[in-house]
Amino acid sequence: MTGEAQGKRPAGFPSKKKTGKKTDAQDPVKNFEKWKKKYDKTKIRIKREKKRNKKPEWQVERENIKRLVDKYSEINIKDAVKFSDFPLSKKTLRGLLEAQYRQPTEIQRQTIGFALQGKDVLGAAKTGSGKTLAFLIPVLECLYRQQWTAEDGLGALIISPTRELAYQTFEVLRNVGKNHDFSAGLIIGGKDLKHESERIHRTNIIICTPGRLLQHMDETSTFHASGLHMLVLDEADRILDMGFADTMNAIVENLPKTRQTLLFSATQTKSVKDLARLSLKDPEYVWVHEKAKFSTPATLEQNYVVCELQQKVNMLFSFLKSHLQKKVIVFFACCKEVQYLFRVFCRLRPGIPVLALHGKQQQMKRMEVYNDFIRKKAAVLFATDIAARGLDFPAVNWVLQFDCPEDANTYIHRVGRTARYKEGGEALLVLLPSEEKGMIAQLQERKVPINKIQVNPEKLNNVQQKLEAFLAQEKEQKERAQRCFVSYLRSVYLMKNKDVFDAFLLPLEQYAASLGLAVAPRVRFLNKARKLKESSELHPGGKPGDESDEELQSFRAQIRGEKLAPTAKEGHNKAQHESSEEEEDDVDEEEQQSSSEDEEESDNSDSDEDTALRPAGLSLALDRDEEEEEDQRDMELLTVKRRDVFGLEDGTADQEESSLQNKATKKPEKESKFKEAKKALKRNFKVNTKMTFTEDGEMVQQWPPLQRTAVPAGSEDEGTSGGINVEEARERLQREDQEFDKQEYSRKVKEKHREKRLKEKAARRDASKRQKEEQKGESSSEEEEEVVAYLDCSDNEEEFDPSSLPDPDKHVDSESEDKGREASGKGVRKRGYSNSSSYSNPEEFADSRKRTRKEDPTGPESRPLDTGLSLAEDEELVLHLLRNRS
Ligand SMILES: Nc1ncnc2c1ncn2[C@@H]1O[C@H](COP(=O)(O)OP(=O)(O)OP(=O)(O)O)[C@@H](O)[C@H]1O
Repeated sequence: MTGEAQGKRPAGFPSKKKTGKKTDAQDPVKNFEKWKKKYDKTKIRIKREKKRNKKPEWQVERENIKRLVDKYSEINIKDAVKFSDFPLSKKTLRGLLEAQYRQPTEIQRQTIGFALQGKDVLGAAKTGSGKTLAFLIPVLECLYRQQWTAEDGLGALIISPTRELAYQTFEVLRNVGKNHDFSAGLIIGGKDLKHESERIHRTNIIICTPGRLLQHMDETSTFHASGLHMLVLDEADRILDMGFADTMNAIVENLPKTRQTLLFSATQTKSVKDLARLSLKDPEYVWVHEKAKFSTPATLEQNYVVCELQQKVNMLFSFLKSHLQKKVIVFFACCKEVQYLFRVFCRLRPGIPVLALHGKQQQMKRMEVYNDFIRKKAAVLFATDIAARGLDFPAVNWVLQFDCPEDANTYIHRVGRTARYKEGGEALLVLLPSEEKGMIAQLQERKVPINKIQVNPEKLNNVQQKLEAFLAQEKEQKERAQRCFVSYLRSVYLMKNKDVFDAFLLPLEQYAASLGLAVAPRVRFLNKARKLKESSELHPGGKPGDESDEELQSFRAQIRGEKLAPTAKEGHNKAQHESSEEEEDDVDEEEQQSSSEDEEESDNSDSDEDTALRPAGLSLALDRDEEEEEDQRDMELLTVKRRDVFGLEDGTADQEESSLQNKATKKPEKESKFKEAKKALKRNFKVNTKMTFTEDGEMVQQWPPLQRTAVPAGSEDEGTSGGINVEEARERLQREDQEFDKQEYSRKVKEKHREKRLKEKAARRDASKRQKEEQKGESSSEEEEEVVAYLDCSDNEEEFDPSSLPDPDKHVDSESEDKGREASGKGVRKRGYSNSSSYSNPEEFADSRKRTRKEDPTGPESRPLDTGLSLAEDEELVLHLLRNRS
């Protein structure tokens, strides 16, 4: 305590002894005020001095960081019960608390310490054990330590194998890191590349898929990764496997060697080769559940059933029927299977919402489905393996593997979509009898506890007839079923593990029937493969690498579509195709168009990875080509088993193939036209149809005009005779064409007459009106002009005499003179366009008619047939005819 505080008078106060007249100095009030002033001044001065001496925020921050870093060496994971037991920044701790994360999971506990100390880490733990935070926390702390700002650019890179997983990680980062000032970006395919390019150089944490990242590395000049501090590979084993090998190598080349690298997965790789590729420095292996009895969560109950291929659809339907209040994910082998069965199940109405997620969907659709499934309490998601890894769908009760997974790792990732973070879950694996032994052995080896259960045959609902009915109603559905059939066989055929997968053992006819198909599509690649296999068995002495073996390998590569990607980046594509068809779909195709008939999906999918490999301008064209080629491949595979229907073949499939090849080389022009037509068809123009009823109640299609059989069919019957007589069919077609042209000609003449009559009537009406107006003496010059203009048009109409149209009889005669020119004759007809509807005013119309006449000095015979339709209508007519013929 000071003297003043003990009661001493403040300086300036008069002493008691000095009495007499009170001066100003003696006035206690004044004195106090004086003192107060002085006191306040001193206070302010001290405050100012304190302020002047106060450290800047950055300095305080730096001291905090230093304090935290000093504690890194003292981290004791055994004592770390709460996140606050780790030397983490206040901002991170607050973020964790706000997101309701209080205690670290085992993998987080064991890895955060190493990662904070700057070590490279290989972390592996069961699915749903919290690996995401195990790398996000060190990422945040790393940049915080560096006091990273937007100007510093890229500081941490997190690579995920799928867009969905990247999106999910991004969301967790946004949640946990919201108190930090770093910028974070989600760089995945299917998003606006330009928008990304404009921001990427100011992004501190990038979460991406490999292809899209490489694309930015190649194309975005402002983007560089030279300042990168931390690289994270989520689902590292998947990213490092063959599918992404080339892309990853190219990415790693662009990264600084001094970075810290973290690898996480539920099924960890320890491959020295892989680690060398990433140039890891003395990595710490953290395998949390290495000594665990089982490699899947303890809360997960796992069973399998053995089911014949032809019973699988029935089984799935029956399963869903009995789990209407559950959230179920069903995994399939390929996109086309998901596409077909999703539609079919929607129509079957099992009583539970059905969703589909696969790589052929547009990115927006994928996101929508993902969020939709998260929101729903009960639903079934039909998915390919794009949903198998890392996705954290809450409260999934069941994972049903409709098709056998590629290997035990894929199995573990798939079932990991349920029983996440202390929750319970159930998994059911459906195996074919031929798959049981091999797959179960693999699972046992990987410490997966799985039991066999039986399907009660009495409880099975048979939906085959319903499927048949659907297919009978819709041609497109039938094509989807065929594609599903072929795709599934292809996926089985391409599986590496031949102990489990044998495409030759599959009951094709029965399987086709179970999909609702009356006839099994002929799978040519399987036939060819069988022959190759047989020939290699005939020469058992052959070693691997022998001619037949090589032939088989190259054939496999062909089926995978490797020949379709002979670009500079072929390695990547090649590798992609080596994985399942889904991944091929997921990562190799660019979304460009959506099916108008079903907006839920596009027949292509955007692929960041793929886009990454192409110059931007080229991507569209290449995508279309690829898509076409894939379709062509499918067309080749998809030959319905109706041999010799056209009486054109007489031998084996091989002969047929060679003849087709010959055709292909001889008539490239025709093929390209076919391609063009296919392209146009793909755009899915919808022709409006107009139906009318005759007096007899018969329904007649008015538009698009149907080319009905005007000529009665001969005695031969396509179905019963086993083939069409091509010559006769051609003649009949010609006769039909003649008839059609005649009808069209007379229709047009009638129409023109009618128009003429109407115009005359209108002119008469106008004339009488004019007369009346003249009588009134009030006609304006403007109105006169109008009349003149109208009459002009009328004159021109006179010029457009239907008789100027080619006489179909003559036209046909000339055609019949030269039967061989049938095709060109059709071409002439197709090229005829009407001008009548494409002009906005009559003068323009008249001029154009004049021009046409001047430009066309030839006679009516050689002039193209005017169908009287607009260009677009004409195009539709051609498409329609094409469609009818196909
Ligand atoms: N410390 C924690 N406390 C509470 N919940 C947590 C914690 N860490 C993670 N979780 C929750 O556990 C669930 C699974 O986490 P996460 O997705 O990171 O698992 P994972 O190991 O990456 O799974 P997968 O191998 O399938 O990718 C998430 O719902 C997450 O919110």
